[in-house]
Amino acid sequence: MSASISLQSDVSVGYLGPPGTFSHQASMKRFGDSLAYVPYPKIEDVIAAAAKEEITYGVVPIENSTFGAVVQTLDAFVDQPRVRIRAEVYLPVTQSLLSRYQLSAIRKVYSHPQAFGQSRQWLDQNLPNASRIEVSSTAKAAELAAAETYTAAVSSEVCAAMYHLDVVAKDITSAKDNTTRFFVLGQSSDLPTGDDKSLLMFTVDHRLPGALCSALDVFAKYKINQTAINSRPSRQRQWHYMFFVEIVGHELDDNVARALEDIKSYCLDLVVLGSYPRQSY
Ligand SMILES: O=C(O)C(=O)C[C@]1(C(=O)O)C=C[C@@H](O)C=C1
Repeated sequence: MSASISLQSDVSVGYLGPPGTFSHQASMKRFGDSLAYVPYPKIEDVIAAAAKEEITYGVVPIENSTFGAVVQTLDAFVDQPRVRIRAEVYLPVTQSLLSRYQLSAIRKVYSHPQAFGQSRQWLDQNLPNASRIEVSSTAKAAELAAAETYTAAVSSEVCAAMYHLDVVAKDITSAKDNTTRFFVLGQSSDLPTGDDKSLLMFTVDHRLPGALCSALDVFAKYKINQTAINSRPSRQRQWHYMFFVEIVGHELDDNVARALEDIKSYCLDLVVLGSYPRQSY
């Protein structure tokens, strides 16, 4: 994303709230602290707001190195095909157990499903009898844990300070290099930088044998590398899937443009969700 855009004073950035979520931290990492930040209750709301230009940018998690794809984000892309990805941000994610109580007193733990997935082993070993309750974000979990007795949250140390909780156990994440990748969304993508990636979304006609294979073969023909593939139920027809394929290259690069033309003969409803500079992690 061009620096000039992110320095405009009337720029607003939407993220999954309340304040303190990893989405909020990823937004601050990308944009600093001088912009207007707008918390939304759900990831779907951030994506809808970015598609409708209610906000300049939206920041949403797309995948975690330990627990995999963030399915709410993929599903929301199906409902908002006009939103465009402008950039990616990698954030190291350390989950901790936050509470007002000591470990032996904790009966209930709140967190986001992704955070539970990232710290499952520790919870199984150390809090096997506490009930785990999924909520919309790790910051929401901290907010709830601060208001209830014998309760904890799997959340970040940033939220311990914000919601006046103690860090009962630091870094309970199973993988030590746990990292979440986020997308910065807007209404258009930037021009090619020479080192970009693109995310495509499409269905294939599942009655045609090898339809997905033929579609993916097009990338091999144009020597285009694929970096990720995910599928989700299309929610339009039973046993019909939406595929998300990330490739190296910008949609305006010659080889990508030609591949996108060719692939149309094997795909239904092809959407380029955006092209964005490749970041290192
Ligand atoms: O709950 C948060 O703090 C979020 O920003 C959401 C989210 C996610 O959905 O992946 C983001 C990063 C972490 O992987 C855990 C949770």
